[in-house]
Amino acid sequence: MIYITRRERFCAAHKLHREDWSEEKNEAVFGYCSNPNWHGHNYELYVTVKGTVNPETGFLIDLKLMKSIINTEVIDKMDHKNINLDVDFMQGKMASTEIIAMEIFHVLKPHFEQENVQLHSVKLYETENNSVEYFGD
Ligand SMILES: Nc1nc2c(c(=O)[nH]1)N=C([C@H](O)[C@H](O)COP(=O)(O)OP(=O)(O)OP(=O)(O)O)CN2
Repeated sequence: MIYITRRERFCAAHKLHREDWSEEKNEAVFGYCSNPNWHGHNYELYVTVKGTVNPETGFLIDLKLMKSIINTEVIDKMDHKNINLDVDFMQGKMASTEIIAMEIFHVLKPHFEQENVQLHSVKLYETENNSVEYFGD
């Protein structure tokens, strides 16, 4: 088993906010991350797949194909977008780093399975100090 990782980046706006809570409660729980007029991050996404190396190509998967899958399914939908409002797979979900990483994993998983590799993990940096990693379980 070998693992290969592709990094992509996207810039997006969001807020941490529950409609069913008062502004006061949102502010108390989420602080400035609940700013009603949104705020943005430069996200960094690390996608890792695993499998065995094709002896003819020496590839686990062509990194150009990895790039294309991640860009089509995730980056094109998120870059310079509002995560709460614009991103189809985030509709009705909290735009926390945890939930975003989990949803990205679920979006990407079948596309890599189609290429006969297994999605191992999605690691998402929201800031240079804060990141989450999801392994699908
Ligand atoms: N469990 C989570 N907690 C928080 C999340 C999250 O997604 N999951 N998100 C936020 C904010 O959106 C944001 O990430 C916090 O930014 P900030 O604290 O300013 O992060 P920095 O790394 O820029 O700040 P430093 O203080 O310099 O470390 C809050 N909580």
